[in-house]
Amino acid sequence: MEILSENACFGGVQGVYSHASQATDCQMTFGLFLPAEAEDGPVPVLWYLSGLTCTHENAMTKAGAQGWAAEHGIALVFPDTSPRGEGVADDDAFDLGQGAGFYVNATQSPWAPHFRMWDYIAEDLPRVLFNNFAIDGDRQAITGHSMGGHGALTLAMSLPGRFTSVSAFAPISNPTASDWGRKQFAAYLGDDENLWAAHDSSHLMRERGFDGPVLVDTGTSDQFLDLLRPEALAAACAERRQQATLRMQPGYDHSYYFISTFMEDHVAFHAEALYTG
Ligand SMILES: N[C@@H](CCC(=O)N[C@@H](CS)C(=O)NCC(=O)O)C(=O)O
Repeated sequence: MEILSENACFGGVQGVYSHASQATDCQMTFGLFLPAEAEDGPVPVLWYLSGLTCTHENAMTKAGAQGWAAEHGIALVFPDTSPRGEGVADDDAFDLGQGAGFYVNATQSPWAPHFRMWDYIAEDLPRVLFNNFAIDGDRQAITGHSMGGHGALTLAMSLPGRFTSVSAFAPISNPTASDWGRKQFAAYLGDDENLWAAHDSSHLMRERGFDGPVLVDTGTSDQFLDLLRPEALAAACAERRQQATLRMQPGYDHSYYFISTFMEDHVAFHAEALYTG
């Protein structure tokens, strides 16, 4: 693991690190905020999965999460959204290929060799974090934005017991019925739509739900609302009778102004679960 930068931040350290990933078979970069408490022992961690076009950097610099995380003594991890590099497949469209890994393990050409973001988030990066930093693997929570909200919800429901709580900002909630989903699942997973359901949070909510609290915020002025389909997740939560707070925030769009506005709520929501759950 290589240290790319470390900056003092709210009494802790905001670092950027690079490592050779087994899952994606390429060099991966991630951001990690460690609060001051990490000097004394392992701290809980909140994962933040980013959306389309993002690297590890967008949320790290624009979500305003570190101050709230410092207040609660929680670490934040900001992974990249796809494998990267010259030898890695890509597409001209912003919503496929590099910057658009969709948190799945691709099985199709030309994506299969590197696009294994599910394994990267579920197995590879946790190993790197727990081996190198004072992070408590028994106290993990997860959030994300848009494509990353989709990733957070699907990972949380598919790995029962891993995360105490899950939240999302404007998640892609029903990708099997959206152009943000169908295009990528066809490319990464192939044409058999039966294989796509495991990566649809509305479907997973209906089938198994989440054993813990769920918080989702979406803006009523989100320019991608028709692609996000928050109503599908709401219907699934109701059907499941899932413990959940699903909010439509009036006037907010899809941007980091929206995310940073509600970040305090999301960090406090996870802190409560991490410390009492
Ligand atoms: N570039 C796309 C939109 C991509 C987009 O909005 N990405 C969101 C996540 S889905 C984001 O976080 N962008 C980076 C940023 O705002 O820093 C378009 O114009 O249609």
